Amino acid sequence: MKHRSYLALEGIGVTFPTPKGPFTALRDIELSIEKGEFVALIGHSGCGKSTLLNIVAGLVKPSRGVVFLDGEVVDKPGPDRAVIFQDHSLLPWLTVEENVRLAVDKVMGGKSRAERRDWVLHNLELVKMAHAAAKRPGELSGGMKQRVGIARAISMSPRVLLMDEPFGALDALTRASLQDSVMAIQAELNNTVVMITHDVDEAVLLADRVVMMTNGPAATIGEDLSVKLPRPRNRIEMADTPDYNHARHEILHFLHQRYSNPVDKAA
Ligand SMILES: Nc1ncnc2c1ncn2[C@@H]1O[C@H](COP(=O)(O)OP(=O)(O)OP(=O)(O)O)[C@@H](O)[C@H]1O
Repeated sequence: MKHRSYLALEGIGVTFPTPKGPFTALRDIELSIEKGEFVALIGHSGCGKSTLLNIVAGLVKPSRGVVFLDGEVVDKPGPDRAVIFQDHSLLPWLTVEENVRLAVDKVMGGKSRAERRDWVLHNLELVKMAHAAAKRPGELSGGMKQRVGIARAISMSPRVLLMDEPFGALDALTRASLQDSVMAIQAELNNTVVMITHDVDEAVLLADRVVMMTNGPAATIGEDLSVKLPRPRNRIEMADTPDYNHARHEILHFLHQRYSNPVDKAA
C-alpha cells in the first residue's frame, strides 16, 4: 500500500463558479506534510493560499482531489483542525479565560470543571497571557489578542494548526515577539502547522519547509524548499549564516524573478 503522509493533499483543484463563468483558482496541488512539520505557504496576493488553507480546514470543498489527515478524508470543519486568522475573532463580551474555555469545552466535555480550568490557564501560560485571564479583548493590544487566539487554538490539541497570516496586522516588534513565542511553543508541543505568510524572513525563521505557489489563475506549487537551519533559531545569530541567506535568496528569486507580482506585470 502507498505510504501516505500525516497530512496529504492529493490532486487538489478548485474551480469557483462566477458571474463571468468558471474561475479555476488552484490546480494539481500535491502536498505531503509529516506529523510535527512546520510548513510555511508563500505566494503573491490572490494566488490561492487562503483557499488552500480553507480546504484543509474543511471550509471550502475542492472541485477535484482529496485531503487526508491521519488516514481520514477531510470533508468538513472539525476541532482537530484549529484555524488562527489575522483577525483574532475573540468574542468581545467574554473574558480572555472564557474565550479559551469555549474552545476547551468543545473538546474536553468529559473532564471536570477544575480540570478544564487548569487546562485553560496552562494554555494561557504557554502564550504568556495568564496574567490577563480576567480581561476582555477590548482591554488588550493587537499582539495580546493574537496570543489569546493562539492559546485558544492550541488548547484544542488539534492535529493540525492552520494559520492564515496570523501576524499580518501587527507592527514589526510585536510580530517578532510573537514569532519567538510560536517557536518556543513549537519546541514544546511539536504541532503540525501550516502557516500562510507574505514575509520571507518569517517563513525562513519559523518553517521546516517553505512551499511557494505560482501566480493564479490555476495556481499550483512551484517550489518546495527545506529549511535546514538548526533549532532553536535565533533571529540575530541566524541573519549572518550562509544557510539562512541561501533560503532567503531562493524564495526572493522565486517571488520576484520567476513569478513576479502579477499586479506589477499589468502596470
Ligand atoms: N468563493 C469564491 N468565488 C470566486 N472566486 C474566489 C472565491 N474565493 C476565492 N476566489 C478567487 O480565488 C483566487 C484565490 O483567492 P485566495 O483568497 O485564496 O488568495 P490568497 O493567495 O489567499 O490571497 P491574499 O494573499 O491576498 O489573501 C482569487 O483570484 C480570488 O478572487
